[in-house]
Amino acid sequence: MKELLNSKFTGSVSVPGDKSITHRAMMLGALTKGETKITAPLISDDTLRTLACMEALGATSRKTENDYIISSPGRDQLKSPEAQLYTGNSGTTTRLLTGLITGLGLNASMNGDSSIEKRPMDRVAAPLREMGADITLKDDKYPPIQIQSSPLHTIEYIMPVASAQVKSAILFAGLFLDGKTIIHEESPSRNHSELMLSQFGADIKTEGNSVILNGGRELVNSDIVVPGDISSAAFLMVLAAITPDSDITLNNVSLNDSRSGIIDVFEDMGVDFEITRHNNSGELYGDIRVKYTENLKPFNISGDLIPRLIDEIPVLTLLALSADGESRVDDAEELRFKETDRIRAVVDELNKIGVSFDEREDGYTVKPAEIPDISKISFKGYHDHRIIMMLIIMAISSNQEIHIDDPSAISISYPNFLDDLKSIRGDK
Ligand SMILES: O=C(O)C1=C[C@@H](OP(=O)(O)O)[C@@H](O)[C@H](O)C1
Ligand SMILES: C=C(OP(=O)(O)O)C(=O)O
Repeated sequence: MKELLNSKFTGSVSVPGDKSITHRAMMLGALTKGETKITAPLISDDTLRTLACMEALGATSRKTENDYIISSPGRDQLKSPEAQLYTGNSGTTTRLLTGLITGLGLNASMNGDSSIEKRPMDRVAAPLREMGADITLKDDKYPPIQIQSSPLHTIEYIMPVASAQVKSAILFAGLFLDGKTIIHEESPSRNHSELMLSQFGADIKTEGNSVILNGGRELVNSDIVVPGDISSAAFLMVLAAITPDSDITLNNVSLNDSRSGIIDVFEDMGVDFEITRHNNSGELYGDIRVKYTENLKPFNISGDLIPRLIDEIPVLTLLALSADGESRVDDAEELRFKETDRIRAVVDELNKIGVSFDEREDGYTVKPAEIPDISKISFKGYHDHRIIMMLIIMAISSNQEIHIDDPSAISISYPNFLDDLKSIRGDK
């Protein structure tokens, strides 16, 4: 990390492919007879877990220079896996596959790492059981998950939490059922499943905060081009905004409105940035240029904005340290159910550098702070990629090395993180 110190950050980077879109492309590609070409997917620990699970069901994959090709014998030929499926650290893999396997009428057992074993799965089991699924959980809440094939029917479901993983699991289970699966959300969550299902020929539409899937249609392959992941770009965007003399451009980043809440926050705080949108149908994307900005205003993040930037909240907290007043996060209790309790982790780690938080169940108020000498502090990463990368950005922006107990989890979503940082470093 030494080589990243005493730097400003300039130039352009193509951040890795969107994790949510890559998971879904691998799953729908495996479900649809023939070949699906996925261009510029994210290849990381989490998405490789999805790929391995789809192969265990009977799909195959091969890699070309830029693409992954998924081949499927068709959904009728997919089979119940012989061994337990291993979903690693990936909540998306675990929850979406629970819906998909239920919809396929297969039997499977599924488990992940020690973090997955603590993440609530009753939120997917409840609607799927309403559809007729036979699902068993540990303590009726956690993995391992056992799914036994059983007859299903469509449901109309009011989502108790804003979760694209739960919404997608229900949609995947309803895909081959005759009739309408209807889901109502209070705050819309990311809509990648809806967009991709539509691209694969499903009869699906969104009306206000409701999604209506008319099931039973055969899916047809469609090639997928994966834009850059705005959740990964967020780390570099924040770094550029708080590091003097920086000016970076992130190419071809997803600007899907259900994911781009960070742009709204940058605008409200007065960050110097500009966006060049590219014309396309389906998933929106464009280039994001961010420059170092003085005199940032504090942020207030709550309500419908939360699902649009849920994974970016840890790194946005760094931006709050540079603001000229107290910033607030409300309505973000979901952060407590991620790879680790991200409210706890942010508060505990930034408390170590003297940041003052007023912590609540669903968020916090945070005061601006200078980052002190951190050379004698030991930080914890909680095996959570978003916490680890936030801590690294905190260190680099203050020109210091950092001791994190175990930074290896970066490979869950952004294996080239340090190399991308090196590619935009410039001498002061
Ligand atoms: O559907 C997805 O791809 C995701 C949905 C979000 O989780 P929830 O569905 O739990 O909100 C997000 O935090 C996660 O990183 C990816
Ligand atoms: C919460 C995340 O992922 P998942 O739920 O798939 O583990 C994340 O990537 O921040």
